[in-house]
Amino acid sequence: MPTSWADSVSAAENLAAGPPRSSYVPPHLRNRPPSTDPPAQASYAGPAASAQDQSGYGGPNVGGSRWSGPKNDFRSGYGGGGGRGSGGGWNNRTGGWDRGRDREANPFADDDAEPFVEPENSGINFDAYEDIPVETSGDNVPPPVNTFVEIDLGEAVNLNIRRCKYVKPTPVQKHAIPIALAGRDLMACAQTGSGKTAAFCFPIISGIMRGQFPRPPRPRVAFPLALILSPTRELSCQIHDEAKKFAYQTGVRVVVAYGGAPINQQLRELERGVHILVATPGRLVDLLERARVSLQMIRYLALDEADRMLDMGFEPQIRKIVQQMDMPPPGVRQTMLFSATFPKEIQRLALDFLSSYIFLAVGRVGSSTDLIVQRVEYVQETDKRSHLMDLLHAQRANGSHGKQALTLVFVETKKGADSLEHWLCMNGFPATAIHGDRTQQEREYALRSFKTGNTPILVATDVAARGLDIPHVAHVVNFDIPNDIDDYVHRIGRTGRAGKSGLATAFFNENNSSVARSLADLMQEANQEVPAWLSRYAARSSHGGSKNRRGGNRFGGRDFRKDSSFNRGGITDYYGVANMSSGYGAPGGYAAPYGGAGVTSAWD
Ligand SMILES: Nc1ncnc2c1ncn2[C@@H]1O[C@H](COP(=O)(O)OP(=O)(O)OP(=O)(O)O)[C@@H](O)[C@H]1O
Repeated sequence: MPTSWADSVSAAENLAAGPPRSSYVPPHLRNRPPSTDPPAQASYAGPAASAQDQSGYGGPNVGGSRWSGPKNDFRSGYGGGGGRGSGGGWNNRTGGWDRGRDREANPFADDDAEPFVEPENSGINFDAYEDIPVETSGDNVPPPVNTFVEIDLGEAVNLNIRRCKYVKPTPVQKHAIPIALAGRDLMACAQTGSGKTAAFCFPIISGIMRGQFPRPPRPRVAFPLALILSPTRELSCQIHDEAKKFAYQTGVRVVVAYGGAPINQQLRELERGVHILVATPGRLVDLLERARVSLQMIRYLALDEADRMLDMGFEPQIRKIVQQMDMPPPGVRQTMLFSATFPKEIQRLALDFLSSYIFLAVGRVGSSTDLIVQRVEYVQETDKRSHLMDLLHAQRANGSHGKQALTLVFVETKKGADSLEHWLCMNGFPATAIHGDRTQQEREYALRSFKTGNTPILVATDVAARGLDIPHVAHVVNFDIPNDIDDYVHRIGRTGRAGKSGLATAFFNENNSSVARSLADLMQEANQEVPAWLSRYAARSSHGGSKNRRGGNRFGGRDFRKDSSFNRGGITDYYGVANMSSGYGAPGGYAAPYGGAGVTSAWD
């Protein structure tokens, strides 16, 4: 475990040809050798529609993908190959979709050009994840896998996994992918930087490749099959970039729509056809109101940073999108919620969006292998700048800037971000800033400049707290500590990602007493050194901590269905199994995973 800034820094340092152009070929066939097989049936051939199914696409099918055709049947697909004439794919009046596919840019092309990219992702410290505690609850939980080979994602996706240089699945992927492939709804709580994006993207892409779906009913309207919602523009862009890699040459088309960018270009992209739409809620509502997107054919709904998406800021928009437009209801569509934190109130709200779901919690890494070293320093408000300057000078002295280590500094307000950025620049520290009052162009420029190391200090508000995967962020400074401990968890999670180590420093003073207890608890759970003065603050604070407390467990959330209050509340949803597994060599909790009594949770 790194114990100093210098250690942290050094630890942190630590086919492409498209198909021939021809008549319409269904997406999943387009990268395959020509076949003499007859074209598939043109219509949806999944399970019979249930009474609940208002959309006519078939009902839920627990234990298997809800809309898929026969496993490995690459001859079936969106409305079938050839059977729909040779005009091209969805929303495609002139075969433009095929044209688009011919032009599909290689999303891996830039990878080697990136200054910081390490030779391969297998170099990450996966051993750190081996003894991580995992808990699942819900009915008939499908067992986890240990390798990507065990998961039948299809040849094209497997190839992309290799292109991404992913050697083995991360713990959340080991559990979540089989659950999602079985067609189950899922609420997954796994620590920051642990590969949740792939955990929901792989099953969606694979499901779309294998499924048979009706032809979109109207031209000029986009009918995505999957919707991935995320709270910020930058995160949506990042998910889009990742999903394009995972879907490369599968024929599955991924489009992104987010605010602050010209809508016309996004409309043009949508018109060319879309299977997976990645969007921020605001822009999506706009597109829905303009009737340029219909959610009628949605089969997969994924909410990344789901707790943020369902909190007070976003909830009305999410309800509008999911419940008040034309999206198929829970049980017809498959819904997956992912985050590193899941407060109970949010889990309760999420019930409205889910059907017979599985709760998956992947805990924080154990003490000996903890990836993020957390420090809290007592700094008066007026001393914060000079203290930050000392830290940055020390980094320089350690040669970290020479090594391009990046520092992310979180502040509470947009004004504060502007002012600190200015001050840092005036004092010779190359800094940039990102917050909600900057134009999208400025935001993107700042992020790029930070990522490339041109300005190795980024001052940010919470707009950068969630989801952003920036390699080589070696140090996160909480210049202002957030009021909500979950925000602290997401912020420090910008470092120590994918098995790498990182350092997080927080400046604490009287103004932060309300989070003293939750902060001390969190640090203790992560086996971090809690300063005596912080423990005293924690003991003194009678209320603030309790609001934020997680109940002293090793996870970012626990299934609220286990609470006695859940049943007292008259909610009749049944959750029957609790499986506990620590480590993957001997998944004892999965010995009788289907309907068995399971293994009692460490929490019970
Ligand atoms: N199986 C894998 N092998 C190697 N690297 C992986 C694997 N899965 C994901 N990664 C890498 O790990 C990093 C973190 O992944 P991702 O951004 O999905 O994390 P996350 O869990 O969504 O984090 P956050 O909670 O902060 O949103 C990414 O760079 C991703 O490419």
